[in-house]
Order: sequence, then structure tokens, then C-alpha cells
Amino acid sequence: MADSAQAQKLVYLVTGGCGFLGEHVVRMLLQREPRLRELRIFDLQLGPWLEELKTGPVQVIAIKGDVTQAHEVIAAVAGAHVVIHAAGLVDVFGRASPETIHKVNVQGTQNVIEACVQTGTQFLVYTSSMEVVGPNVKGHPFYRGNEDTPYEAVHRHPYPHSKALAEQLVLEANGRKVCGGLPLVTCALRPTGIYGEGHQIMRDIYYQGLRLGGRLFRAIPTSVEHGRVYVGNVAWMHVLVARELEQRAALMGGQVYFCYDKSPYKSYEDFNMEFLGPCGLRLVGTRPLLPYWLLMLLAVLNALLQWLLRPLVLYAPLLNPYTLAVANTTFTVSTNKAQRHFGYEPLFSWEDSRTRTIRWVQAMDGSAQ
Ligand SMILES: NC(=O)C1=CN([C@@H]2O[C@H](COP(=O)(O)OP(=O)(O)OC[C@H]3O[C@@H](n4cnc5c(N)ncnc54)[C@H](O)[C@@H]3O)[C@@H](O)[C@H]2O)C=CC1
Ligand SMILES: C[C@@H](CO)CCC[C@@H](C)[C@H]1CC[C@H]2[C@@H]3[C@H](O)CC4=CC(=O)CC[C@]4(C)[C@H]3CC[C@]12C
Repeated sequence: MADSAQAQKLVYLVTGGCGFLGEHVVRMLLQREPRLRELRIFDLQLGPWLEELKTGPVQVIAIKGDVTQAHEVIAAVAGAHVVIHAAGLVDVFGRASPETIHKVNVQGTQNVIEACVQTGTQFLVYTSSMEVVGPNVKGHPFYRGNEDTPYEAVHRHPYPHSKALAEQLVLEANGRKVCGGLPLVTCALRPTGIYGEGHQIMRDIYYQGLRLGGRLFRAIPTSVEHGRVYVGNVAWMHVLVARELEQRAALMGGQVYFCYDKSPYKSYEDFNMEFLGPCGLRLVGTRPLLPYWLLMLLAVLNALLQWLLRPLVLYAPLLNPYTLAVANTTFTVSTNKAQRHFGYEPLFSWEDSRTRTIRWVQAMDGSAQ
């Protein structure tokens, strides 16, 4: 892919290209992949911002489609050199059924793999998640772990379960012969909790704080560290992996990489305050205001209410037994595998990532709570 004869010759497809991460991947590709000729953006819902991209030198093609529909995926993949598969149903709040989560995340990924095989597309990058590793149901800490750190991965929740199955499918597909006889080269990126411009949960927490008179109440001990990574750096990793996969197929094919940068290790709430603090919110308490057992009771009550109300209305608060367990379990990564394998260095420093995220929160409409 690297020789000059191929300058501006490549066709990329980004599934989920209109989501939080997908939009950053799309913009990053347009800025930092000079060999791009055509960029296909495949998503259930297309964003209006795509229009502005259509005037540049790269042909941008928006495709409204569903990864669960094999024929739609095949049509989108045909003729692409690289597929970045970021589409997924990210739901840990009980909004979607376990069956739907499985269908989108697992069957959708299988459809993408089969489409690559059938159409002769050789390079597939999958957006996996730290959640394929943990935190596990036993609440074991994963402290500064890397891709080789032993950890008992046990999944009961449909989202991490689906991501783990999908990742496995992608890794097992590495080396399969695609149409034309060449081997499929795949790898999976595992972001920790992504933050940055467009992060819906950050938006929800900001508005929640505004509704509570500019206050948030500490629920998680400061000692529980949660891995976070800036969306621009996650996007940059995707661009780099996609670029290097051909030249370094033997090394990178079938591999997993955590997504990391220089974001500090902090609790989920303390980390959010790095952005919400400068925007006027205050985190009340130096220790959790409620004991864990009471929080868990509230979380279980929320789950019960969700179940009772389901026939009438969708009740999906941030707090449920699963989100509480994840937020309350240390999970941080410390690795340089991406640097060693494909020369990744974060594109955005922590200061830059922080400033960009603060500017985005500040630009939110405070009255739209
Ligand atoms: N947000 C986070 O902290 C993390 C996210 N991830 C993974 O990154 C990927 C992107 O996540 P986000 O951008 O946060 O989520 P998102 O919900 O903002 O983006 C997902 C995109 O996929 C699209 N999509 C969903 N179902 C689809 C279907 N059936 N067919 C086609 N498109 C479909 C959605 O419309 C959306 O635009 C997901 O695969 C997720 O599992 C991994 C680790 C952390
Ligand atoms: C108990 C509440 C008191 O303030 C805080 C609840 C926070 C939770 C909603 C989040 C804590 C950890 C988050 C998850 C984590 O970052 C890992 C993830 C990876 C993914 O692939 C998808 C998103 C998520 C599951 C993320 C979801 C929100 C949290 C559970």
C-alpha cells in the first residue's frame, strides 16, 4: 500500500462512521491518510456534518445501512482496501435487549468478515473494547495491565459478552483466504473508556450536574482507578493500524492492542471533573457519600424499576448494578505494544486532550438540560 504508485488510490470503509468514535476516525483519515481516494461511511444513521466533507479532494460516500443485513454490508465492502469496523451497539444501561446487542455486535461483525472474504478485501481493523477483558463479575482489579497480563475474564453482561465474541471472530478470521486467494489480515483495538468531544455520557453527567445546582455527589472512592483514553488518540491508532497492517501483516495480523495515551489514572468521577470542574461543576465529598451496599441497593432498585416500567416507558438511568461494578473496579492499562508494533505515539498530549474536551463541554447549551 505504501508505494507512490498507489498515492490517492485507497478506498476505506468505516462502519459506525457517524458515531462518537467513528466521526473522529473519519475526520482523522481525511486529515492524515494522504493515500485515500475514497472514504465510505456506513451507519444506521447518517449525520448532517457529512455534507461538509463531500467538497474535499477525497470522495466521501455516505451509506445508510445496517451491519446485521449481510447484503448491505457486502455492497458497502466491495472494492474497499481496508475496513474499519467501529459500528456497535454500546449499551450497558438496558436500553436494548440482549438479543439485539448480540445481533448487532456479533452477527454484524460476522457479516463484515464474510463480506471481506467474499469481495476480496484484505485488511480489517476491529474496534473492540477493554470490556472484553474486564472488569470481571468478581470485581478483580486490573492494575496497569498489558495485553499479556493474566486476568480471569468472565462476562455475564450482554455488551462485554458480545464484544468478546466479536473480537474472537475477528482474530480467528486472520489468515482466511479472501476472494482472489490472498490472506485476510485482521486485528483488534481495545479502547479503555473513551472521552472527548461528542461523548454522550459526559454530556449526560454534565446536564445532571447542572440540574443538581452545579453539584455532583461522589459515589466512587478516589482510590479506584479507571482507564481513560482521548478519542482523538483512539482515532489516530485506528488510522495507523489501518496504514501499517499490510507492511507488517506477519507481526500485526491476529493481534490485539489496548488503546492508551498519557491521560492520568484517576477514578471515573475525578477524571470527569478534569473537564466538568472548569465548566463550573463541583464534586461534593472527599469520600463516597453513601456506603457501597446502599449504592448497590439503589442500583438494584433501578434495575427492578426498569423491568417493571418496561411495558410503559424506557427507564435507563446511569446507575445500575453493572455500571456501578465497572465504575467501582480498578481497570487501568500500561503498555507500549502499539508503539513497538506499529510506531504509535499519542497525537494529542494530555493537556491538549483536556483543553479540547473542556472547550467542547463549555460550548454545550446549558439550557438544554
Ligand atoms: N465509548 C466508549 O467508551 C468505548 C467504545 N468502544 C467501541 O467503539 C465503537 C464505537 O463506539 P462509540 O462511538 O462510543 O458508540 P456510538 O454509539 O457513538 O457509535 C456507534 C455507531 O454505530 C452505529 N450502529 C449501531 N448499530 C448499527 C448497525 N446495526 N448498523 C450500522 N451501524 C450501526 C450507530 O448508529 C453509531 O453511529 C463500538 O464498537 C464500541 O463497542 C470501545 C471501548 C470504549
Ligand atoms: C456509579 C455512577 C456514580 O457517579 C457512575 C457511573 C459511571 C458509569 C456510567 C461508567 C463507569 C465506567 C463506564 C464504562 C467504561 O468506561 C468502559 C466502557 C467500555 C465500552 O466499551 C463501552 C462503554 C463502557 C462500558 C463505559 C460505560 C459507562 C460506565 C459504566
